[in-house]
Amino acid sequence: MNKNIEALYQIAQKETKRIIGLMSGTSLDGLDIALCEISGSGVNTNVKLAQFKTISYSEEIKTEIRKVFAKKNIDFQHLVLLNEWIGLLHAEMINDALKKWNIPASEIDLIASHGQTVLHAPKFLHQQEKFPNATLQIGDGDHIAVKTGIITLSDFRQKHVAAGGEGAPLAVYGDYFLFGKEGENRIMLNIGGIANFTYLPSAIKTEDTFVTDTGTGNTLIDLFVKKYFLDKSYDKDAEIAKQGTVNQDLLDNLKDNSFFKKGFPKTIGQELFNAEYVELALSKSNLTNISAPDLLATLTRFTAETIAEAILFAVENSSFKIEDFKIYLSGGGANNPLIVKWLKELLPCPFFKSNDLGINSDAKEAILFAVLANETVAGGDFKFNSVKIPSVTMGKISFPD
Ligand SMILES: Nc1ncnc2c1ncn2[C@@H]1O[C@H](COP(=O)(O)OP(=O)(O)OP(=O)(O)O)[C@@H](O)[C@H]1O
Ligand SMILES: CC(=O)N[C@H]1[C@@H]2OC[C@@H](O2)[C@@H](O)[C@@H]1O[C@H](C)C(=O)O
Repeated sequence: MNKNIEALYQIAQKETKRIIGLMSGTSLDGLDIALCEISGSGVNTNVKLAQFKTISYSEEIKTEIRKVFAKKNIDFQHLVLLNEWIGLLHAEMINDALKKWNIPASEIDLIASHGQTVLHAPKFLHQQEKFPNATLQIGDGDHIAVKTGIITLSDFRQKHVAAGGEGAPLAVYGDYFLFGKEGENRIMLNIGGIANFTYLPSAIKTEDTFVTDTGTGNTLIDLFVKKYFLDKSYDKDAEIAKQGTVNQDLLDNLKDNSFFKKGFPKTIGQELFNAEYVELALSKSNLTNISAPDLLATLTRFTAETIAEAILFAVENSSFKIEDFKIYLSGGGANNPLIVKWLKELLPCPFFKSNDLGINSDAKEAILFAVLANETVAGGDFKFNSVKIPSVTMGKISFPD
């Protein structure tokens, strides 16, 4: 037997596995590295976050990724070079983190790498009948395995697409396993570059559970902060937006897109929510000279309203009322006080952070990929009784030699 298969077989039988989950999100802010100790699988999964670190991307890395990110026309060679380079960079970042934590690579069982999304193209966006839903994450797993010496699972989204999904959001797998609770109606709301939520009604029957993107999270806010303020990359504590006034006409035009009328589950990315999207809404509103604070207030309101409307739509189509739910926030947008204030006004129910359930909200997405790798290697028995959630294990396996 190949010794790597033997090693994997041994890992699969360990009661507790040490799995490093990696996530580099669509905000392009850096790589989240979550060292998890995982036991059990499916609804019996237990996760302890042993270490967590975000390694910020340098301006150089951001610039290289932006050359291809969410763009239809790119330099093809650059994409190929990036695939290898990001794999190598992520491996170096893991090696550095392990050194800082004083943990030898031999003590890590698996790496679960999301990679960098460069294009997300569900059918709704590409609209070419003969082609399926499509999504591409780069940062090759073989490079990570070879450079770290650790068995690596990567490219998780393709199996979801192969099984009929859009490749995202995958959050429901972790949310259901870790946070599904009999007797409590929960909504796990993640506000990253794109916002999404997992709907976990109290009966936690899998046929009632689903996950969906709602639209832009921080993407458009970040984009226009960078455009107007060269020294800022985001609207810290909504300081700029708080000084502005929401422009109702612009808000209406921003919300005028068929994505918002589409049923659940649905996914989206910066391929739609980008500078041109906002420019078009500005021109429809005949706004040539809107102030930065007014624009940011309106974009912030756009995020809050589209999240709230999606959640209310989900709840209204059930036997529950919004007051029956608890919302658990995660993602960088959970730190934006204006988004949170408006969400609380629009959704009259108690709000918490995923930290209140024992999971560091910044680490939640990286933990998700560790949980998915655990399922592939040591679980896979649990079946969701819903066409909205493909019951498949995900991730391709790379050996170090
Ligand atoms: N104090 C704060 N005030 C306002 N916004 C904040 C604050 N802290 C973080 N953010 C926002 O959160 C963003 C980062 O979010 P996050 O790390 O969840 O994104 P991501 O993981 O790349 O996204 P995705 O889940 O879409 O892949 C920042 O760019 C910023 O817009
Ligand atoms: C294609 C892609 O990378 N999608 C991300 C992105 O970031 C947030 C939202 O859009 C979500 O759909 C997804 O990530 C999380 C981890 C998910 O799959 O649940």
